Amino acid sequence: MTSPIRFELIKTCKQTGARLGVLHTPHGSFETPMFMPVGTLATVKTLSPEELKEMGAGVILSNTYHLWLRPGHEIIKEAGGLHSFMNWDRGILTDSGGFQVFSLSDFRKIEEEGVYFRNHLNGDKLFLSPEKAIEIQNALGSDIIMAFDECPPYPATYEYMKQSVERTSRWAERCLKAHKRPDEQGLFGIVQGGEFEGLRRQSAQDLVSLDFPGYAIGGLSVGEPKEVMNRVLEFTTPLLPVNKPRYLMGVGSPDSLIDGAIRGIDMFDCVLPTRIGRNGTVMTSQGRVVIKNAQYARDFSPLDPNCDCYTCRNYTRAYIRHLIKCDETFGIRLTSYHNVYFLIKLMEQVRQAIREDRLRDFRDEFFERYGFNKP
Ligand SMILES: Nc1cc(N)c2c(=O)[nH][nH]c(=O)c2c1
Ligand SMILES: [Zn+2]
Repeated sequence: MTSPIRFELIKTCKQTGARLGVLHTPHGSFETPMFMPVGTLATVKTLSPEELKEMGAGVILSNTYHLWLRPGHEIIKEAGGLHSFMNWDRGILTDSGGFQVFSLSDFRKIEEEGVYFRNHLNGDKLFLSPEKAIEIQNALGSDIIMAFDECPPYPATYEYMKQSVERTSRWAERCLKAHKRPDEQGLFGIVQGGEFEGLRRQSAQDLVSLDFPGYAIGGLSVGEPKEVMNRVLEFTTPLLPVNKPRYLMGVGSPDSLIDGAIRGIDMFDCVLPTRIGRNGTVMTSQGRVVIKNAQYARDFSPLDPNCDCYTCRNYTRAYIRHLIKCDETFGIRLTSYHNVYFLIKLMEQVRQAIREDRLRDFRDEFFERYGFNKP
């Protein structure tokens, strides 16, 4: 079967092994490594599709669980699919809903057939299975859909992780069988296994044998130390096919994006830029700035003197601090715009460093300026 998703490997950085590529989708082709802004409920909070396009966003992410609950996947299908519903004509990736079940619902019962849990909005009993997760994503019409998996808590015992990985592999097979639109939507498998190299190997082998058009690495960015994430990536990405895209789920911060790219990751998503933007924290080339701090009350410089985004070209820290302190919506629009722009532009710089075979040098320079420790 021809996949609607194709990964083109352009070059590998001689200094680090990071990959420069192009992700070809039914809604356009986009360079990798890429950052995908998260639009949980069919909107990247406070930003318009036009603003996302002008900053260079290619693929955005929406959450299957949340859209299933509100407004319901049938309504979105009637609207002609998620692209039409939210007026976004570039790439869309939807996750499977499994992660939200584990992160939002305090009651849940995992069975072989699926997961029983409660609606986090009204407490109603719900059931999600591999088949249901694929049915919803088929209705949403996203370009990339994710297999239904279990993302175990961190830390988890080896015994628990082993039985979870084996079930996630069986669920992946069921997802492939349930997928009704394989020539329009690329289904990615999700590698699990926690911090256990043997289980990551088992999970990767199971999924690669099923020949997915792309692979996600799950079970990270769930509270583990950065060193654990980096170590898991070091022994997991080499298990995946070089000609398929690799997607690190739920990541992340500037340092994790750079370190993930160095370890062979092509795609990232995270709520971080809009989430911290809503409480007035911004990422800048000199590190994080908490704009509410009194020190910015008379600071008439831009959020980031090295940023050329709409926010930084037109507004000052003092003005944005005023808006945030007064709960003016325009304030979080400006911080969210800058933060998403910052991560999208960071990935542009990462791609350029790969072209010039100097991503390690770029990492060291960026970490120095941003204030990250360098080991
Ligand atoms: N950090 C993570 C974010 C996520 N959205 C997911 C997911 O959707 N599935 N599985 C995962 O392991 C996972 C991890
Ligand atoms: Zn800016």
